[in-house]
Amino acid sequence: MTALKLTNICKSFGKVEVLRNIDLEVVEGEFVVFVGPSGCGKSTLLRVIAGLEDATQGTVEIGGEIVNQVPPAKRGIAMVFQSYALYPHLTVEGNMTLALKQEGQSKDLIAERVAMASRMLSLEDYLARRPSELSGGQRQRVAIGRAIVREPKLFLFDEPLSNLDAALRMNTRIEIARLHRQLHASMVYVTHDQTEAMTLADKIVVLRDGRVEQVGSPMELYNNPANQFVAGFLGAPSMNFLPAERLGGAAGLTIGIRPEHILLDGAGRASGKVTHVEKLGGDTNVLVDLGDGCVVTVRLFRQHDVETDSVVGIDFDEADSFSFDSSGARVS
Ligand SMILES: Nc1ncnc2c1ncn2[C@@H]1O[C@H](COP(=O)(O)OP(=O)(O)OP(=O)(O)O)[C@@H](O)[C@H]1O
Repeated sequence: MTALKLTNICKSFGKVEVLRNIDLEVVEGEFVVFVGPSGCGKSTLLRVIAGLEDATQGTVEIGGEIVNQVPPAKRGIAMVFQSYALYPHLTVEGNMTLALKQEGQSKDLIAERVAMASRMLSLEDYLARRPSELSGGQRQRVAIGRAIVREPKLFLFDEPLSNLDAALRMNTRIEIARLHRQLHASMVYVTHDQTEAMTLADKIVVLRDGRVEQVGSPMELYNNPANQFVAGFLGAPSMNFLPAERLGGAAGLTIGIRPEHILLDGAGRASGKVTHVEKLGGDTNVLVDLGDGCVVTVRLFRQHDVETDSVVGIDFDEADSFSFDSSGARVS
């Protein structure tokens, strides 16, 4: 069944068009991630789904019902924000139960849901604390718990991990993935972090300037990007782009090759000078200047003792490369 259907969603603020003709379907139980550069309209689209912004055009359907005229509280959604948005004067339990109390739910149901959510999120020992007595990660878990107890038709997450440090971000990311498996819930998640998109999503929606560039599973988008923008957006370090002429190809085309697909010390299609070496422990990133402003990043999945300023050859398998025309469209 369809959990969410967007048809021809457009949104303008005054004369500025922020969302243009967006069509999208989220099936029940699916984890869909919106990614794209800052200002591309991810949060606005999420807010339109939540009912916090009205679409200028188009329809929003949740669980088979058109909800354009339905206020946010009645849409069957629960939203988790980057800023947690907890009530500071309420305890963890108070924050988690408030919406259920306002809905007039029974004491037994409320106790059962809080027990379930706090167990899932390891919050049992913190129920009597106030948000100011919690760490950032714990506060975000409370915000997620507050969403879970409502058993919404659709969870909406707006960059929920951005305020956490790197280690906590990874732990909480894994926790969100586990919750999704346990709850079989439909989730829409906004991030500009491509690692979150790749690891959490069943389906990624890549947005640019208010339009959908491509929709697909993480590996579909990674292995088969529709255009240069998507190819460059997913993958870390990002794909290298070189004028095809530089490698003996046709003028006007751009060759795309991922850092992990370039071989160093190959007899080489090209050679260049190593300008920087990043030793990451197990892996090594090497920047090679091929001249004429072409610098490629090479990702080696091992330790490597290549030296800055040394001259190296680079090579790659043609089957691992992409080519794009001058408009950025994929040619091969
Ligand atoms: N209330 C508003 N009034 C006018 N313009 C707005 C309003 N809200 C958002 N915008 C504009 O709409 C565009 C999209 O904003 P939005 O916050 O949706 O982008 P985003 O992709 O979520 O960006 P980020 O990753 O930086 O949060 C931006 O150019 C922004 O300036």
